[in-house]
Amino acid sequence: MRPDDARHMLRALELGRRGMGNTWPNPAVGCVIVKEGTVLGEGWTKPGGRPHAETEALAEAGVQARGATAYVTLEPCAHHGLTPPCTDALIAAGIVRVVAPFSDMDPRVSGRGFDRLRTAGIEVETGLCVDEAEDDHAGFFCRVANGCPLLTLKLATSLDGRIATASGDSQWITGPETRAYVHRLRAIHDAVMVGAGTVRADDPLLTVRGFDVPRQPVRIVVSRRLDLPRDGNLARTLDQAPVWLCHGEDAPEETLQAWQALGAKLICVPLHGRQVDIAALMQALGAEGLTRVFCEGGGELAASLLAADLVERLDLHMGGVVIGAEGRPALGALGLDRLSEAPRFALKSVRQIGDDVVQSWARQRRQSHA
Ligand SMILES: NC(=O)C1=CN([C@@H]2O[C@H](COP(=O)(O)OP(=O)(O)OC[C@H]3O[C@@H](n4cnc5c(N)ncnc54)[C@H](OP(=O)(O)O)[C@@H]3O)[C@@H](O)[C@H]2O)C=CC1
Ligand SMILES: Nc1c(N[C@@H]2O[C@H](COP(=O)(O)O)[C@@H](O)[C@H]2O)[nH]c(=O)[nH]c1=O
Ligand SMILES: [Zn+2]
Repeated sequence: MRPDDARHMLRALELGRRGMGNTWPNPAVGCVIVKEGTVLGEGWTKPGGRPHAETEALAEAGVQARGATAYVTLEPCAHHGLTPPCTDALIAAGIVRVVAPFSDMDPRVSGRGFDRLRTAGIEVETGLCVDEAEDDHAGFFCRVANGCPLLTLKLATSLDGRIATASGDSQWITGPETRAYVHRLRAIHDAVMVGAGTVRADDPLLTVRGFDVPRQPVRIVVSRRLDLPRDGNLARTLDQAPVWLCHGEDAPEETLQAWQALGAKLICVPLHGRQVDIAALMQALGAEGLTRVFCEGGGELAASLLAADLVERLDLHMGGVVIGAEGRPALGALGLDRLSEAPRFALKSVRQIGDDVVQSWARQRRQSHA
């Protein structure tokens, strides 16, 4: 490694994050082209996953790229997808050194990109900023390795762990600053998902508002028989952002046709007991290409996801209000018997936003509590 390598890779990671939430089914990659300490080109994956970061950065660098180093946040692609391989573009541009954190998990690329570069006489260095890059690519890697998107569950709770009053009133538990932050979180996810109970109670919009985004996240609703208002906010705004309805095999044909006519996408999922099978649903979302899903409740859907061990990240936004035992608990039943079976999370960050406390937790997969 060279003295400035970490700085340039951190910049490439920063650029890559610009694509987060809008490059699916592809990863959000960043690239910086540097020669003799001068940055010649910068690029990141564009909405829809193309063009790739490397070709964007090379285009900006132009002929100056000959003899330069390329910092890329993921192994450059070696396959002919809808665009020619980035390895070929790097070779043709005369790049002499490629620095990347690690190889791609995509079997079409894994190791082949680096091999191709080395065969062309390019120096390849890996191992830089591995933790940061793993975090950024976690959604893409989850889809490639497990077939389903990475799921972040966010809940806005009272100080006593309730998400609504007994009558279902929940607007608002957290303050305006935290809710504005939620729109930032929506924007870096491919999709926002809620249960049917939330749609029936809140009539939510689930769009990103307050700033421009290259594309709105998909809005997903889970409902066995699509017993949802067809004159509510979701149906009314189908021209602004897609709506995907995940329903059971027994949803009435007339209801399916009505939603289809409105422009919603229908995803039929097998049943598990009386509900939509949540693991099958996540696999179906992975098959559609989603890499990062942001679930905003409610408590019943949240419990299903946790019980099926599908929650990788948990965001708790706590407002300074108490609701009491008659309020709705943050989660429905998990069916746990012993504490040793309970999903555990490790605290990643805690901070104050406005008058609220925002905690981010990550699923702990190794049991460390004896
Ligand atoms: N403070 C907060 O952060 C939030 C608060 N809320 C509040 O929570 C309440 C709604 O929560 P809740 O009633 O728990 O509803 P949910 O939003 O969790 O939706 C549950 C419904 O989803 C459908 N469903 C289908 N398959 C599944 C499955 N596998 N697992 C779970 N649900 C499935 C069912 O409806 P169907 O019969 O149609 O299949 C079920 O009744 C409202 O009062 C709302 O205001 C909601 C979101 C966030
Ligand atoms: N009550 C509550 C939240 N509720 C979530 O936000 C949804 C409404 O989104 P929208 O219609 O787009 O504004 C609602 O249906 C539920 O999923 N979120 C929060 O950050 N804080 C809160 O106090
Ligand atoms: Zn590429």
